[in-house]
Amino acid sequence: MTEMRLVVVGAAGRMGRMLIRTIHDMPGATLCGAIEREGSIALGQDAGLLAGTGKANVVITDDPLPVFAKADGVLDFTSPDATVAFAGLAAQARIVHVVGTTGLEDEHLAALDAAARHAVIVRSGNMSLGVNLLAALVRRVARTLDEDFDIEIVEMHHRMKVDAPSGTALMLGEAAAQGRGVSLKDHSERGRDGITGARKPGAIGFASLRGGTVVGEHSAIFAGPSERIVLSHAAEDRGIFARGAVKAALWGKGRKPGLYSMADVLGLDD
Ligand SMILES: NC(=O)C1=CN([C@@H]2O[C@H](COP(=O)(O)OP(=O)(O)OC[C@H]3O[C@@H](n4cnc5c(N)ncnc54)[C@H](OP(=O)(O)O)[C@@H]3O)[C@@H](O)[C@H]2O)C=CC1
Ligand SMILES: O=C(O)C1=N[C@H](C(=O)O)C[C@H](O)C1
Repeated sequence: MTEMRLVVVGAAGRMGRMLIRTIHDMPGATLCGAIEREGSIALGQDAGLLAGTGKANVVITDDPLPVFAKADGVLDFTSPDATVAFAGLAAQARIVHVVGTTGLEDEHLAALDAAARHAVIVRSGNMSLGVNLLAALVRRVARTLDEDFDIEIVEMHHRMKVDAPSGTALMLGEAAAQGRGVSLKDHSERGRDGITGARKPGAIGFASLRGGTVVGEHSAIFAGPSERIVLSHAAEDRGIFARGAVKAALWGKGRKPGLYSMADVLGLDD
C-alpha cells in the first residue's frame, strides 16, 4: 500500500518538530512537505535535520500551495488565524486537514465548518487517547451527578502556552455540559478574581496554571457534599499528541468531506 504523504505546518514549533519525528517513526505515512511562516529562521533548512531524525530531503518553505498540491494530508498545530488560512488551502487541494491548534474563536470555527464542506477535517483540542477517554468519563459522571456536585476544570501547562483555558479544558467542560444536558456557554465561569460572590449553582468553572515545562495536566473535579471525585490526565511527552494526529490523518484518508473529532477516529462516541 502507498504511504500517505503528509505536510507539517508550523514545522519548527514544539509540536511541528515532534510531528516530523513521529511521521519518521510511524508506518503508513511519509513526510512530503514542511511549512513555516514568512521570515522564519527555519526557512530553507531540511525538516528532518531540524527535528533530529536525519536528512529528510524536505526543505522548509513559506509557500504552502504547491506543497499541498502534492500531498494527501496536512498536520496543523499552529495558531488560529494560520489554521483558517491552511483550511482554505487544504479544501482547495481536497486533502485531509488535521487541526490540533487551540484558542479558536467562533469565527475560526465557522471558517473550519465551511472548509469541511470540501475536505475532511479532524479537529481536537487534544489528540491523545487518554484525554479523549477522560472526556468520555467526564460526560458519563456528569450525567449521573446533579448540581449538588460542583464541576471545576483545572489545567496546568508550560510557560510558553499562549491560550487559556486550554483546548483540552474546554473539551472537558463541553463533555461535562453535554453530560448535564446544558450549554457550556451559559454555564461556564472563567477568570474569577476579587469579590466574585458565591459560586452559581450548576456553573462549570475553569482555572489555568502556567509554569515551567509542563506538557499538559488536566483534572475534572466533581465537588459534592462531603465527597469529591477527581478525574485526571497527565501528558508526559508530546509524542502522544503527535501519534494521535498521524493516526487521525490515516483514518481520514478516503472519507467523505466533513468535520470529524478524535472521538470519531478512536471510536469513542457513546
Ligand atoms: N490538540 C492537541 O493535541 C495539541 C494542541 N496543541 C496546540 O498546538 C498549537 C501549537 O503548539 P506548540 O507547538 O506548542 O506552539 P509553537 O509556538 O511551538 O509552534 C507553533 C508553530 O507554528 C508556526 N506558525 C504560526 N503561524 C504560522 C503560519 N501562518 N504559517 C506557518 N507557520 C506558522 C509558529 O511560528 P512562529 O514561532 O514564527 O510564530 C511556530 O513555529 C497551540 O495552539 C497548542 O495549544 C499543542 C499540543 C497538543
Ligand atoms: O499548548 C500545549 O502545549 C497544549 N495544548 C493543548 C491544549 O490547549 O489543551 C493540548 C495539550 O494540553 C498541550
